[in-house]
Amino acid sequence: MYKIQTLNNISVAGLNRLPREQFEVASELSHPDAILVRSAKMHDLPVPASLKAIGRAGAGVNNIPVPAMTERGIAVFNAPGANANAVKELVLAGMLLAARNIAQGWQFARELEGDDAAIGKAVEAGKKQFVGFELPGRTLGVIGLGAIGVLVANAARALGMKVIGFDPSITVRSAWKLEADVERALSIDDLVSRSDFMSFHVPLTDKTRHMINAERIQSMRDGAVLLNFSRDGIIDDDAAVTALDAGKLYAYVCDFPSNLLKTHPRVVTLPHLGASTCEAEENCAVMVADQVRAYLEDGNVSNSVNFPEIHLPRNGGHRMVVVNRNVPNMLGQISTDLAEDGLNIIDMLNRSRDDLAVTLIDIDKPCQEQTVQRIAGIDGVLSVRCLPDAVQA
Ligand SMILES: NC(=O)c1ccc[n+]([C@@H]2O[C@H](COP(=O)([O-])OP(=O)(O)OC[C@H]3O[C@@H](n4cnc5c(N)ncnc54)[C@H](O)[C@@H]3O)[C@@H](O)[C@H]2O)c1
Ligand SMILES: O=C(O)[C@H](O)COP(=O)(O)O
Repeated sequence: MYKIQTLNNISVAGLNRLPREQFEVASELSHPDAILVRSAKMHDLPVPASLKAIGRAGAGVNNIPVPAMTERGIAVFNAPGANANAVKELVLAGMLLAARNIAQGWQFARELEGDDAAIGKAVEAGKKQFVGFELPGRTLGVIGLGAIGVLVANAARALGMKVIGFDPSITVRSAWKLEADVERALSIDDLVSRSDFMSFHVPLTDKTRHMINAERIQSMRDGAVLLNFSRDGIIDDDAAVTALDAGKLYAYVCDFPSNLLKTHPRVVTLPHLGASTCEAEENCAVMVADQVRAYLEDGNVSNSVNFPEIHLPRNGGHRMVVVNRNVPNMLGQISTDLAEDGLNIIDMLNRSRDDLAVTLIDIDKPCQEQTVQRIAGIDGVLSVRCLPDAVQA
């Protein structure tokens, strides 16, 4: 029986991928084999010795101490693309909220008083404060052309906008999906100087934190609009508010409220709603539940942010999963230990990613605890486990 701890609400569609006969799933349990999480911050949580995998039912993994997990041989999975459409739809809504002053107009309407005749009069007198502008012909700059950025760029093209994008590490897959007339910016500075709207779709890292600061805002077009559905910290909010107050920026729409932002008249904040649709929550939960299950049961890895992709079908034999540093002679030492314990390798696959390697080894006899301990004692081995035998169809 595997134990799965949930740190946030995970869609039941995902939890249903973990049959109760094989998986105990609860928000509070001891010695979990895996944790399923959304945005709960894990940096200060103790890491149980039993933990083998973390499944982030979403895209961003900045709430998880990934390098520390890698050091302990713990796989971290996410759900790339599974909530991208949900975010794209909210970005489109955000552009319209800003361009048409919808939040401000709605607030005005809610505060109207008097009988309906008085309200009608106040509406006609007051509406001129909320005159907006239309999207076709305006330029959207998209920073980060991954799962979400590509959808945002293509949707904006379909609305008649000119779109320029910047992503120095764009994948071939994303490039194929991008509309051909999305223009490539040479740099962030090039993009910000030519955009009316800017939407950010990058992970929060040391390199992306405050990628929009006071200096970059000064080089933007007058009346530009910022959209941050990426992460708190990508934009220097103090600089954005100063520029809004000075009339340099027109509006700021973002998914990360704070005391500074939440009541500012030119800011619309939403309570981190980017991925909060039933469809996205289901997609993310199903994807990570399947990935975590495949890793626990077979050692196979899909969509990990720190482990290499590795897939070895179960063709009989007793499987060991070894996570080790990517240094010379690891396989030699592992196979020597197996041979000394009288175990013969039937099949083996080794894959590496950066400084880490995963080795799946199918052996002819059930593995004993003493063998696990010997292999775990090899310098450079981060984790070892023997899997229960696969259920034969
Ligand atoms: N508001 C929400 O609810 C919500 C929902 C989903 C994702 N997100 C955030 O959006 C981010 C992006 O999600 P995604 O699914 O598109 O991820 P993704 O990994 O598919 O795409 C991220 C892209 O950013 C690019 N990138 C990285 N650093 C860059 C830089 N300095 N300049 C330009 N491009 C850079 C990468 O090359 C990649 O193509 C996530 O990391 C997460 O923080 C927020
Ligand atoms: O990175 C993500 O996928 C989003 O920020 C969604 O976060 P959530 O799962 O907490 O809604």
